[in-house]
Amino acid sequence: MIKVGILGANGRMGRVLIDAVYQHSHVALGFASVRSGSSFIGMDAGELAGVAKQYVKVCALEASLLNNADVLVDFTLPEALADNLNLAVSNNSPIVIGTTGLLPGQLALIDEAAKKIPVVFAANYSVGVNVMLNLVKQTASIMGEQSDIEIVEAHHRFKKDAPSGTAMAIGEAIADTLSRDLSQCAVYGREGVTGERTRETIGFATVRAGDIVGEHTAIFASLGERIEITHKASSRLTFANGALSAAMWLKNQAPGLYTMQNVLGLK
Ligand SMILES: NC(=O)C1=CN([C@@H]2O[C@H](COP(=O)(O)OP(=O)(O)OC[C@H]3O[C@@H](n4cnc5c(N)ncnc54)[C@H](OP(=O)(O)O)[C@@H]3O)[C@@H](O)[C@H]2O)C=CC1
Ligand SMILES: O=C(O)C1=N[C@H](C(=O)O)C[C@H](O)C1
Repeated sequence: MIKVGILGANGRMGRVLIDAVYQHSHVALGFASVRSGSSFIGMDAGELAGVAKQYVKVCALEASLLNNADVLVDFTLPEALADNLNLAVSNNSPIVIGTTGLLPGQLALIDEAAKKIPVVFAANYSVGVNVMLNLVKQTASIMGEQSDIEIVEAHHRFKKDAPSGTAMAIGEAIADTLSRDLSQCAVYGREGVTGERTRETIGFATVRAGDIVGEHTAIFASLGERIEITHKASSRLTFANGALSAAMWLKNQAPGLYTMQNVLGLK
């Protein structure tokens, strides 16, 4: 049995993580934290998540809480990352990070922290998307040079970053396979008289609508045929359960930066 501490417990993912812990037989809730001053402080974590009472009170995040958990699970927003990492490093706590939309400087903070503590960082904790990452690499290696490559993603209206972290990870996986630099070949949306498409570009298109949990398609199209590789998440529990698997795996790792592909043994 391991104990996890959930950061951002009142968020969409935070609540589902509490639910996933409640349903899990090998993970228990060490703490559930929210930002200081939040109106959720003092509430029972289970009630916050809409499941049975957990007898763990929602707290403001502070150093003394961290001793209640073996591994931290952070699905907050980029602006919370630096403080969360500082706390994790100062307490020597392994941390699973799911936050997307991070800037290069914030990614560098993760690299620094991973020199001192074990960190899993992944844009998508579902098993299916991690299988998809391998499928797009295989497809790119066989038909990538002959294909026009486009990545289409769709998410709920509340999502703050675009393209999604997963779309960017798919783009990186394809670009790496084809020895392209994504920062040079990515095209983010098109408008007006764009001219004909050049083969080397990797296009990204974003849909934001309603309550779509998360959908990603990679298109490899040539003249005469195309392959579309699609993943659709229908419940956030798929991300939450993946994150808990990552937490169980991470507890026994040395300091370093790992991905969900490492957790699943896919690379
Ligand atoms: N890797 C993966 O598999 C997945 C990643 N995600 C990513 O996880 C993140 C969270 O998603 P979601 O739950 O939908 O987002 P929400 O907006 O619902 O939740 C964000 C949480 O972060 C907290 N937060 C935001 N800013 C701060 C801050 N400065 N200090 C402390 N806490 C803060 C919020 O608290 P408050 O309400 O008080 O502002 C809230 O609890 C996103 O980056 C999303 O892209 C989502 C799903 C799967
Ligand atoms: O914000 C979300 O909801 C999701 N974010 C992640 C991303 O940006 O890729 C993963 C998932 O698709 C849901």
